[in-house]
Amino acid sequence: MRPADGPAIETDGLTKRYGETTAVSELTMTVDRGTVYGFLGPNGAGKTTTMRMLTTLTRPTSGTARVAGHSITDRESVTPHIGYLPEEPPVYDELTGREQLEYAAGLRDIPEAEAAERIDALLERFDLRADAAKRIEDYSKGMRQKVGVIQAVLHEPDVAFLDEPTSGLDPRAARTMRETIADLADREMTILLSTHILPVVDELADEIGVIHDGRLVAEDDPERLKTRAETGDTRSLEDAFLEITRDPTDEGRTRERAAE
Ligand SMILES: Nc1ncnc2c1ncn2[C@@H]1O[C@H](COP(=O)(O)OP(=O)(O)OP(=O)(O)O)[C@@H](O)[C@H]1O
Repeated sequence: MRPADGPAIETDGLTKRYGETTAVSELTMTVDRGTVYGFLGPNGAGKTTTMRMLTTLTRPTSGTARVAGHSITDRESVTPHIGYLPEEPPVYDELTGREQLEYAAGLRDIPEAEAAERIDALLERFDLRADAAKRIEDYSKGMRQKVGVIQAVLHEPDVAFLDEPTSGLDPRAARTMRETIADLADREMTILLSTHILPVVDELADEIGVIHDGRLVAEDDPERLKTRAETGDTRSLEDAFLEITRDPTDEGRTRERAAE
């Protein structure tokens, strides 16, 4: 069954604790279908933990979430609809790039001829075709990253979770990645995009959520997030991010800098 027309991602009070640490606290958010949602936050804010819960890899301590219309407690129903690029792409060193992608296509039950066509097109797009017969152990970080993202979207999932997709990529490959993400969104794929490279989010995201200490502290479209509530002036996304995620103890330092 094609999931009903609800949001692509919907969470309600999603919480994950590891002992004393609350990695994600009462996260309630909605991501509309076919949109790119920029998921921002400082190191340790809870982004990866959220993605791991939404991709059914980690169970929440409390709260609920639905992805592509299915509860994340129903792993078998959710997984066919999602793709995940974790921080470290899950690839086998002993396989060639093409074998890795064929293996991923097999796990996803993509018919062979269709898989070959999609793999060729994506290898070509990411300028990886000439290296497709080399073993992944001989790949650079960027080449591994390319294989990781191709296998995350090969089965054309409804929702793709991409953790730092431009990590390790040279400027040309990073541009290809951005164009690919924009294309996928045009084809109604929903993308939860986590990255520290703010211009990428600025360019691609329809909506941005900022998570800090496990809590969603801001959520808006990029233009509104950049507009100062007090003055109506526009600031950069970086300025907005730093202000939103500033610890109160930093306040004195920030004021000192402003006075310089
Ligand atoms: N398996 C785990 N066991 C214990 N604590 C964990 C575990 N995974 C994450 N944490 C803690 O949960 C918090 C959130 O971590 P998480 O990896 O989700 O952050 P992040 O926003 O993805 O950070 P980064 O930008 O650095 O990747 C951190 O305090 C982290 O130490």
